[in-house]
Amino acid sequence: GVSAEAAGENTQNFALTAPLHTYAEVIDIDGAEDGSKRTGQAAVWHDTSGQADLSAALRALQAGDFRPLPGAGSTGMQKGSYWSFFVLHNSTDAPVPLHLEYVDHQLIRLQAFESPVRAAPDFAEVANLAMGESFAMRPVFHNRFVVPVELEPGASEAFLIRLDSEEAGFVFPSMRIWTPDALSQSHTAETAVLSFLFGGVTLISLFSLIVGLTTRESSFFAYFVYGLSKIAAWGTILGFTHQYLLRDGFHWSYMSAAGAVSILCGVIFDRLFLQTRKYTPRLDLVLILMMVNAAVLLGSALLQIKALALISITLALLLYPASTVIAIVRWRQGSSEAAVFAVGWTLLLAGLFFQALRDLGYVEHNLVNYYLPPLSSFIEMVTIMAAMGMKLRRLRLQGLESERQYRRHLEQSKVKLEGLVRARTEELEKAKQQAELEARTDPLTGIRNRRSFLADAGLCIKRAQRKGEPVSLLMFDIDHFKSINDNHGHGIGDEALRQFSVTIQQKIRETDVFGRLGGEEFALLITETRPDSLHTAERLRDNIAQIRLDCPVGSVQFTSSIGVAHATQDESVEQLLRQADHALYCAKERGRNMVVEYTAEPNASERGLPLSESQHVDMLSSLEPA
Ligand SMILES: Nc1nc2c(ncn2[C@@H]2O[C@H](COP(=O)(O)OP(=O)(O)OP(=O)(O)O)[C@@H](O)[C@H]2O)c(=O)[nH]1
Repeated sequence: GVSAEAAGENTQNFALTAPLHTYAEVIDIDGAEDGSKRTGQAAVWHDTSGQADLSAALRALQAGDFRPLPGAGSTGMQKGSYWSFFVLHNSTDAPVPLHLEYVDHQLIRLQAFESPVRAAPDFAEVANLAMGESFAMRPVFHNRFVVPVELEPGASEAFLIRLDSEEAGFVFPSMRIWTPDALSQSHTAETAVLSFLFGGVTLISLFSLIVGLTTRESSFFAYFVYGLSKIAAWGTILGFTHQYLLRDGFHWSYMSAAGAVSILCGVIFDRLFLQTRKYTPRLDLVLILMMVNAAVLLGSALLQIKALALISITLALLLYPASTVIAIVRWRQGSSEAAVFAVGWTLLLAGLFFQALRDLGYVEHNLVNYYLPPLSSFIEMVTIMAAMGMKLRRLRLQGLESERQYRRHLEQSKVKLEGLVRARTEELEKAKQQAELEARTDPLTGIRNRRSFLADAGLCIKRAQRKGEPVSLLMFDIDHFKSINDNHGHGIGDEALRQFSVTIQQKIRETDVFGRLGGEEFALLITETRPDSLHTAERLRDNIAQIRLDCPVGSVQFTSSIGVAHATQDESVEQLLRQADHALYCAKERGRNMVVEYTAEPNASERGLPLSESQHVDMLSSLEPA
């Protein structure tokens, strides 16, 4: 073919000084290759330019530049390409088809040249595989680069493998040796394991989405997205996206971009779940830095700046332990689910740590540490789901507790309010009673005022008239009261009014109606017969005359004139008052300190005329003081 011709051109003037097999250890092929045998690490050449072709590589081989790879299998992060040289010897007597599988998925290009072991080697290109090429171009359906070769019975074949990571990257210059069937079985098994892991993460993500939808708890939505981003990242990084989804035009930058999105989603989830902005604002800045770095990684991937992408992914890995530290701080603050989160995140870290050890050449690249990062990522997913459950439980308990507190608070407020209402009602009732009392009583003497007297006396008269009982109304007016005020002061005048009221009240029955009509004028309604009422009036007049008021100049006495009227028919209280007032006026006229009874002159009544002063005197009969 074309490549064989090109290779022939490169090697036609080339002859090695020593037999080919002396440049590398010879690997014996027995036809039962199951991937446990590996090639290539005994003779490795670093082409720092990355431009060397086959003849340059052969010159380097001749010059003794192919050396055993130091360390456990990684070249570390270096520019350029690596050339690996090895010899396979078929010790069986049958032709053996082999699949040589590059151990890692992250390689930009792999070229393989083969030559029989002889004095004048004639290397021909047997494979030229590139990450950016359509997956359909691959000779073997596998997520990693696989070179199919066939060894004739007893033949020794030399191989030069060029491993190119372009600008920079980790190269593991080693090929696993398989029979085609063994590789196919292994690939099926690997795919099954990864499907299980991805399926698990998918279920957890969906579950998280459903919980998020039912609880409206934002961290569950973030976890859903984080889970999906993990599937996308690992599917892309491990080559499955290229193998099954983006078969044409896959690019290395997709790996970095998918990783960046996953890191970004992870950090966003961390921040929401651990509530760092609220509880650890300073450590939150570290998470923000991680987010910015993930954004830079995404940007450098999209812009295909590989060097920046590598720096950024390294920084991302270095910052990863920060989440564990923050989770522990949150746990110390009392968030128990943060402890479980810390465990989950540490498991992820453990996987990434092993990956770093492998990439940096401290441990050999093998299938176990190859799958450790996605496996630890899966376990992290499960563990953090448990932490999410704890958080949900805590939120529920918090909800119940706050509801309980709210109820208690409500109950307390209710009791307080009831007490307040009761007290206020009592106050109002008292105030009302007080107001009623005040409306009914005369403030100076504490007895009925005019309005109240009229009301009560009216009722009393009606009751008596219904029962046919006698009713008399006595009207009092203190004599020369003005002069008491004038001579002894208003205070003594008031005291006289009080003493007057007290004296009358003490001498009458409870059922009698007594009130102050105004000024020094009082009225008393009693249910007594005419003679009895006149007698009572006289007794009261006498009692009043006995009152002694103490004042600075000695004791003061006063008297009262009394007008008496009797209900004969259905008189109203006003009519009786008017009649008693007439009698009182008469008592004043006649010289005061006496009781005068009103007697209606039949003619006057018949005439229906108001009583004149002269008539008035005529129809009154007086009682002399006792
Ligand atoms: N201290 C005091 N004096 C009052 C009160 N109410 C009315 N007075 C006074 O009572 C006096 C009533 O006087 P007058 O109506 O002239 O009659 P009087 O001096 O009692 O003379 P006669 O009724 O004719 O015996 C007035 O000077 C009023 O100012 C009161 O509540 N307290």
